[in-house]
Amino acid sequence: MSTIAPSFARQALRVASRGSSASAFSRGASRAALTQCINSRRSYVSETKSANATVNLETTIKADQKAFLQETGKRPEDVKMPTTGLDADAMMSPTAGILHHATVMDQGSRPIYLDMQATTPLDPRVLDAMLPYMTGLYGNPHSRTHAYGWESEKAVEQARAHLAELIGADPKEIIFTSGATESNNMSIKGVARFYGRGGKKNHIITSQTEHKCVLDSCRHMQEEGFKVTYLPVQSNGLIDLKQLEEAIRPETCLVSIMTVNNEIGVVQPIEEIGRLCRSKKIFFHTDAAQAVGKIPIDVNKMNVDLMSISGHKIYGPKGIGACYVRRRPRVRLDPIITGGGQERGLRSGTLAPHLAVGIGEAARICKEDMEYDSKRITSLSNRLLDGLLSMEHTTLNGDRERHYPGCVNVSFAYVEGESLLMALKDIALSSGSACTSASLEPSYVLRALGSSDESAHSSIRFGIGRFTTDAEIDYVLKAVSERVTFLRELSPLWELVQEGIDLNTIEWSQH
Ligand SMILES: Cc1ncc(COP(=O)(O)O)c(C=O)c1O
Ligand code: FES
Repeated sequence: MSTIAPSFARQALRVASRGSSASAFSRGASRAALTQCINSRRSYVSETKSANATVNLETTIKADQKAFLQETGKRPEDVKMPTTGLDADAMMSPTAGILHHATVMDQGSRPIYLDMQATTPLDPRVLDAMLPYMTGLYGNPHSRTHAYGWESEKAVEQARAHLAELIGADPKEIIFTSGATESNNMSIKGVARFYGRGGKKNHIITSQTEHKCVLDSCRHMQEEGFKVTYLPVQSNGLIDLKQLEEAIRPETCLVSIMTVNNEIGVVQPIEEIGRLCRSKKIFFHTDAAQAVGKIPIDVNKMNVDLMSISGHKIYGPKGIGACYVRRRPRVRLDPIITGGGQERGLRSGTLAPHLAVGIGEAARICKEDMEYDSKRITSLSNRLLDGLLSMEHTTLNGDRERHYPGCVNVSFAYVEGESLLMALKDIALSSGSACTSASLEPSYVLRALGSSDESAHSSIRFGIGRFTTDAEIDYVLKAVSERVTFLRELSPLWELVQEGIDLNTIEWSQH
């Protein structure tokens, strides 16, 4: 019979290190909230209560509750806590049904998940909010003639308000889309086509380290006759504001610079860019897929006119995102998808209420938990980074200060990144963006920072998130250090370095 770690709720969400040595779980704010989620499923659980269970959940929750309050300094009345006497085995049984749908507990042992930039796990609280809209509340939110429509519409509007609140916008300025890719396409092509008519405002400025969907949207506009400036970045990954100012022309209609880079986590000076664009009366779009919900964002303070948001990067569902489109001063767009005129005519098509509710709830939780999550992620990140950098010949890619801590990109000299990924099969990692992870090309982002091919090839991105634990970081540090050492020992280059030979002085024979 199994007993259960105190942080059962976090464990319930675990998609990672089952069966590995990283199976102790740290305490965290999310756990308390997750227990709420579990509480809400109590009636479901009671049907599946296991006869064998020994651990009383009440005791477990109380211990968790106490630790949570101590850690956060919150008062008990500020936090809703479950008070059930359900047993733990019933809670955790993968087959009995409890939390079955919120977890992958029956999938066997899986790698530790440290690829949070590619996607994040769905927060069980989000799933709870979504479920009714996939079952009984199935109305079309655009149906105006009956209650089915109204109830869906109400939920969609509440979700819109949550998103707006997270970024300091008005709900009317939030347009639901299928994800950040669509929001980026919609913003860049939409503004360019609307204002570029007649060829007067036919210039766009972006940067070389943008996500592929921004770069590709710009390329597309080049084919339609637009001119595009792809600003270089400095070796720390940040754009140079002076260069941006110099790149502005009378024909410039749009500047598109991302907030947080998905490969190296650097945070661009959005407020300064916004101020500059506003002073020149140029629209400013930012791809904030990796920033919203993780760092404080205020579209008004930052003078952002358009912003792309993605659901699955903030512990919400995949297949939904949003685009913030400023109303004052008004930004006009040529819509990409036309039809029924939904979403202020900017994005036709029936909304998916369950997805909208999902991204809305995810946004609400992000706002509520941001301070706590950010503290935890920063401390995990510092520990990881200090540990990695204490190994010889490792370097951080990107700026350490202007940096979102949940994204740690490190180069391990004399180790081939792909080999290291293979050697670290028990950890889900990536050497860069998910959409290019199949190619063995060195990252264009790292190349833009001036990294050599070798250095770019030897880099790994560690993505830390809301549910990452201390034990996982310990495990990862140990595993990385062991396997980097192992791979270096196989490398003839490493042998030369150990002998004190400067590799730059070697003349390699050409083939
Ligand atoms: C910076 C950035 N922009 C855009 C996207 C695309 O987002 P979505 O998957 O929602 O289309 C991603 C996701 O990989 C991203 O990291
Ligand atoms: S779509 Fe996410 S990294 Fe490319």
